[in-house]
Amino acid sequence: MTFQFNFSIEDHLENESAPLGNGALTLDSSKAPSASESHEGEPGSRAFSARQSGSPEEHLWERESVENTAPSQDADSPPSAADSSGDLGTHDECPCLRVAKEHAVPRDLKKVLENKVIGLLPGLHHVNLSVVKTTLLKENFPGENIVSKSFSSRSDLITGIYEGGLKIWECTFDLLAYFTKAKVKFAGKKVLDLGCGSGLLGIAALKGGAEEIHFQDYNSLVIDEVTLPNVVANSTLEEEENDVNEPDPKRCRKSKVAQELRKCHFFSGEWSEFCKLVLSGEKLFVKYDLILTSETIYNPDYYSALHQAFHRLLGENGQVLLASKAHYFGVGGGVHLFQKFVEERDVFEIRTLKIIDEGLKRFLIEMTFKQPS
Ligand SMILES: C[S@@+](CC[C@H](N)C(=O)[O-])C[C@H]1O[C@@H](n2cnc3c(N)ncnc32)[C@H](O)[C@@H]1O
Repeated sequence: MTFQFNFSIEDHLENESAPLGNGALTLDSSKAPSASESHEGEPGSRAFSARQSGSPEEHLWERESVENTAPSQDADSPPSAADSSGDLGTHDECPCLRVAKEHAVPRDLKKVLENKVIGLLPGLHHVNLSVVKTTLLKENFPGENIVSKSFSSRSDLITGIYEGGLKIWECTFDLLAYFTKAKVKFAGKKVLDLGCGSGLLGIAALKGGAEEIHFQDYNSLVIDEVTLPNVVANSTLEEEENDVNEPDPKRCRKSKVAQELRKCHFFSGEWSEFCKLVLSGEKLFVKYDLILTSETIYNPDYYSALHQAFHRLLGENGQVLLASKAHYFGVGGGVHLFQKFVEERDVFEIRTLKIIDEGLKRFLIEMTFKQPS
C-alpha cells in the first residue's frame, strides 16, 4: 500500500535516524513544506525557554506500507445494532483499542509551557511542533514513544499507534477560515474538537464564547504536550495582552484564565473508548451542540467508530463540521467513501459546504441528524 504524508523533522535529528532498511521509504526533499508546517518558526514566535531549535528543514517522505495494528472495523459492513441505536460496546472484541482517559489540567500552568516555543497564527498561539518533537526525542520522554516511532517509520501516521496529532493538518486552516467567513456561532455551545491534535478548532470555539469545549486525541502525549499547552498559551497570553490597564492585573488575569480553563476538558483514546468514557461518567452527559473535526476520515477502518461517535455524542439539533482532503492516497479514505458510508447508515444528512480546489482538493462538510419525514 503506498502511503504518503508530509513529515517535518530537524536536520540534526535526521542524521540520528535509523537507516532506511528495506528500501520501502524514499525521501523527496525537493517538495515544498505543507501549508500547516510552514508556520513553524515564523517571526513572532515567543520563546518560553532558552532552548531553540535551528531552522527546521521540511521533507516529504514516502512510505510504501504501514503495518496495520489498528482496530479493524469493516467499513462496508451494514450498520450494527449499536450503530443505529447509539448503544455502547460494539468494539469490545477488538484487543487493540487505545483506552480513553481524561487528562487533568495541571495546577501550575507555567509548567505546561515549560520548554515550549510559542508561535503565532492569525489570532491564535500554538506551540512550535518541531521544538516539541526535538524535546521529546532528546529527553527520552516517558510514556508513548510516538515521536521516535513516527520518525523511524518516517510517517505522520502509524495506524493504531500514532494518528498524526503532532502536526497541524491543512484542513484545520480551511475550517478556521470557514468559521470567520460563515460567522459560525460558538457562544453558549458545548463543543467537541474530535481528533483535535493541536486543538486549534476547539480553541477558536473557546475564543468565540463556547460554554464548554472537549478536546479528544488518540494519543495521550499529543494532549499533554500540544493540545493542553496550546489552550493554556491562548488563555494566558491573550489575558496578558488585554489586562495591562487593570488595577490588579495579576489577580484578575489568574481568575479569568482559570475560568477559561474550567470550560475545557481533555481526553485521549480511541473513539469508541472515548464515547464509553464520557457516556459513563458520574455526571449526566449532555450531548454536544457542535462537533468539529479535521482530517479524521483518512482511514476507512475507522469509519464505523467515527460514525458511532457522532451518533452517540451529538445533540438532536447538533451539527458536525468536518474538513477533509478529497482522497488520502495510500490509506484509501476520503470524502467520497465517507459520504457513501454515512448515506448507507441513513442517520445523518450530509451536505457539502465548500470545495477548495487548490493544491490537493479539500472539502468542508456538514452533518446533521435526519429529521423524521
Ligand atoms: C491527521 S490527524 C488530524 C489532527 C487535527 N485535527 C488537524 O487537522 O491538524 C487525525 C487525528 O484524528 C485522531 N484519530 C484518528 N483516528 C482515531 C481513532 N481511531 N480514534 C481516536 N482518534 C483518532 C487522532 O488523534 C489525530 O489527531
